Amino acid sequence: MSVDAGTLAVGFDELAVLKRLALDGAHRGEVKVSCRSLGEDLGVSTQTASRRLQALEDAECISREKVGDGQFVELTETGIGLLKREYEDYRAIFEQKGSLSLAGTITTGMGEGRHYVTLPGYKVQFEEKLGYDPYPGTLNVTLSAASKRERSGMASLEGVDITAWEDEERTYGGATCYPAVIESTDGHTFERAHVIEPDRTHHDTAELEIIAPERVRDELGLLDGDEVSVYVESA
Ligand SMILES: Cc1cc2nc3c(=O)[nH]c(=O)nc-3n(C[C@H](O)[C@H](O)[C@H](O)COP(=O)(O)O)c2cc1C
Ligand SMILES: Nc1ccn([C@@H]2O[C@H](COP(=O)(O)OP(=O)(O)O)[C@@H](O)[C@H]2O)c(=O)n1
Ligand SMILES: [Mg+2]
Repeated sequence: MSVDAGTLAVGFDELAVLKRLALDGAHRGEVKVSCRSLGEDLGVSTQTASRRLQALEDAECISREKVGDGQFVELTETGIGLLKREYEDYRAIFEQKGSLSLAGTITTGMGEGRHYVTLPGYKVQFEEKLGYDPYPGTLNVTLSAASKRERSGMASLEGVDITAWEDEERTYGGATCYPAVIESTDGHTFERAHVIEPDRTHHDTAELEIIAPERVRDELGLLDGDEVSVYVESA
């Protein structure tokens, strides 16, 4: 198995070297490394340690400068990015069971949210199942790369089912709502919101849509590009 780093593949053996280097501080700046002590730390031969460093350099995960009795090694942005991906996975596994913490930026969407949210077939269900009449629209949040991946964890939370319905002209798809709290970077929170995942949507998984009884932009003073955290829970 391997993970992509740039054009070359970095295997889990190399990832272990990357982690070892970062534990020595190589993600913050140059550290002096010898292949022999690296090999001893990892339980492999000096030659194997040397080969793995070469693979990491080829994949542009580290930069290094050889000196007489060893080398100075530093993690690159690509290398740090690979470790962060691992970190996010472990966070998803061990932290905050039953809730998700997502991060992203406020964006303007296609202006369709308003139309759908106010349709009578949905409006009635929101009032009955969520306990409020939503502000007409959806607050769109473009998720960071890590949060886009973590978003799939929402499927394991308990959601409120909004069922499909139809009028004389067409059918409308169902949706799932999850209770959510939105926090702006100045620490203010909006508590009474829901992430809404329509079964049919024109957005990809990087786009999160939120409904609430109030206009959240006004409540939290949010403009396009502002960062927010969205804490999603089970219903
Ligand atoms: C409650 C609700 C129901 C929706 N139902 C449908 C649907 O039946 N068919 C469809 O193509 N899109 C549906 N959508 C998704 C919209 O087409 C669109 O992807 C999205 O909501 C646009 O949001 P934006 O204007 O904020 O960018 C629905 C959206 C919401 C909020
Ligand atoms: N609870 C809500 C719902 C929408 N909104 C905003 O209200 C406007 C109308 O929502 P919309 O979904 O029709 O429009 P876009 O998200 O496509 O821009 C947008 O500016 C949303 O960001 C909000 O601030 N709070
Ligand atoms: Mg919207």
